[in-house]
Order: sequence, then C-alpha cells, then structure tokens
Amino acid sequence: MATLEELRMQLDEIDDQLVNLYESRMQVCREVGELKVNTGRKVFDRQREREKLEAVSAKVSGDFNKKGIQELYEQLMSMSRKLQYQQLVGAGALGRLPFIEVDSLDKSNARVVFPGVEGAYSQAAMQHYFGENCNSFHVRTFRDAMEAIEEGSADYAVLPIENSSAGAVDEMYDHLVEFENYIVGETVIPITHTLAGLPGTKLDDIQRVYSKGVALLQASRFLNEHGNWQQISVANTSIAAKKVLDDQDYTQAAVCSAYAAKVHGLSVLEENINDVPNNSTRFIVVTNQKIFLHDASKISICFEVPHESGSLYHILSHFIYNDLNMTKIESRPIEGRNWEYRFFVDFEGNMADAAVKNAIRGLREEARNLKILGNY
Ligand SMILES: O=C(O)C(=O)C[C@]1(C(=O)O)C=C[C@@H](O)C=C1
Repeated sequence: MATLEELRMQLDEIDDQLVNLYESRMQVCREVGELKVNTGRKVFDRQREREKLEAVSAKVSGDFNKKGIQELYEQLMSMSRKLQYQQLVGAGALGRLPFIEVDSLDKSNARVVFPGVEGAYSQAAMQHYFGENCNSFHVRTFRDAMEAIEEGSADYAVLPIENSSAGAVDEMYDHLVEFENYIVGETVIPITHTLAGLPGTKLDDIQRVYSKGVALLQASRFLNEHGNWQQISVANTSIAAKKVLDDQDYTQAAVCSAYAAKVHGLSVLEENINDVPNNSTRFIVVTNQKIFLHDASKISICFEVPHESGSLYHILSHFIYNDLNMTKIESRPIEGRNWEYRFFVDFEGNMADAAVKNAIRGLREEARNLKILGNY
C-alpha cells in the first residue's frame, strides 16, 4: 500500500497538470474576451454554459463525480466571465456612468421633505444633515415623501431605512424599488423614546398608547409591563403625539421623542423607555436625480436571481472577486411571486472605481432587474 508521502507526490503531479491546463484555458477565454470586446457580444452565455455542464458531467461516472465536475466547471466559467468583464471595463466598453458625479449638494437652497409632523425623528435627522434652518415641509407618510421627490415638489427627502434594534424599515425597501428616486446621503441619529401624555396624566389612567409600529416594538419591554394598555400603530411618532394633544383624552399616551412631546405640549410621563440603550436609526437622503458625491463610499443595489440552486452564491461572487466589502444584505418578497425574493445589498465603493464598474457590469448581465439605488 502506498504511503501518504507517495500519494501526495502523485497529487502534486496531477495538480501541476491541472494548473497548466487552468492557465491555458484562461488564456483562450482571454482571447474570447477580446472577441467579445470587438463584437459587443455578451460575456455571459447561459446556453453555452448549460451545454458545457451537461457535456462534462456526461464524461465522468458516478453521481458524486458528476456533481463535483459540475461545481468545478461552474467555478471555472465564473472565473472566465470575471476576466472578460475586466477586459470590457479596461477597454472602456462600459460607456458612460449611469450616475453623474457631483462635488457637493446645494444644501442651503434645497427644499427638503420629511414624513410626520413637527417633532418627528425624521425632522431631527433632516436638521442633522441639512442644518437646523433648512427650507423644509412635512407630509404624512413615507410614500407621500417619495411622491413629493418624484414629482419634484421637493429636492430631497429624509427617510428612515434601518434601526439598530428593530432592523430594516421594510416599507422603505419596497419604495426604493417602486420609485425612480435615488439615495444620495445618509445620517444616523440616536433614538430615545419617551412615554408622553397630556400634563397631569397618571400612568394608572392610561388605556391606549399610540406610536409608529416600529417604535412600539423598540419600547416593548416597558409597554409589556403594562399589559392592559392597548397599543395602536399610527403613521409616525410625532403624529401620535399630536393625536394625544388633539383628543384631550387623559386615557391616551404616545411613544415619541422628548422633542415631539415638547412641540405638542405634552408632558414626559416616563423618560427613555427603549428596550436597549444606544438605540439609533439610519436615515437616507433621497433625490430624483441620478447623482453621487465624488467622495461617496457606499453603494446600494437591488436585484432578483433565478429561482435555482447556487444563483445567489454566483451573484455574490462578484463582490469577492473584485475585492469589494459587502456590508449588508436584506431580502424582500417579490410581489405576485410567492416565495421568491428580491435582494438588497450594500457594499463599500465609489461608482467611479474600476472594481465597482467591473462588479456592476457582471451583476447587470447575470442578475435580473438590477437597480442601482445610490452611491453615497
Ligand atoms: O464560450 C464563451 O463565450 C466563453 O467566454 C467561455 C465560457 C467558459 O468559460 O467556458 C465563459 C463564459 C460564457 O458564459 C460561456 C463559456
């Protein structure tokens, strides 16, 4: 029986041949790449890849090896595609950037919209990004704000996208797909909820608590200590505060910021009722123009993948191969297609970087309905 050393020597010899063959194969793929640059033919040829996978698996025996050779060839062909995308980018075949680079945003002349009413967290985020005295107005819902941007009655909207404890604001992800609006900035602000009521309200008198659903969730520990309180979701925390003021009802309270309580003449009945300390929310700044700041460092995209094994894995390999750091992934159901999902990915980079152009080229060919949501 052969020793381990002898067997390893045999493997080394086989691997030398494999490495040489790999290099030869890639050299031919490079030539194919040149041909594609010159003819404008697409890099990804799904039909050819399918035929290749069938052909190679027919040449080996046994299920285990059939599966193995298919996986190996999927990888090989994915490497050839990436090489060819690089060639296309190198030859300038990407054409113009889909977004226009700008040096700065004209914050002082901008008209900005935020959802909710005076005192909303979105207003605080807006002031944090655009300055306290920015020219602003408010609308009721996130959708209303997206519409105001799309139709041009505002230049920018400030909207929540993610909370540090409650996670993604799902509704915003769907709006980013639906509307032709793009993310151009982001800002994170601390979120400290209070329980607010009419001056003189006693905790024992409270029967109903109003707030945005996600804010009720973030204060669930405190609210659950008062299990008899009915929790009612409204469009916004500041709208909840306003409702308590308007109704003049001592059995009602709102979960909102101390600032919203003050603006609406309510008393803070209980301070800081967050479940977790350091609760904060990330807000995005949205506009209807395809622009990005020259020092932008994060890109958000969304795409769909064919409903088949390995498709997400292959799409994500474009980030790995181009050395791009993926910072977030979310999925949302695709409307009308049960159990199929659209993916949202954030990764580090600037649209003008070669690595980013290269990855986007690959993603555009291989994913379905790729949309660049913004570079900021
Ligand atoms: O045949 C081509 O067009 C190639 O570029 C080669 C190759 C491969 O590696 O075999 C690579 C990418 C295509 O999607 C199909 C096949």
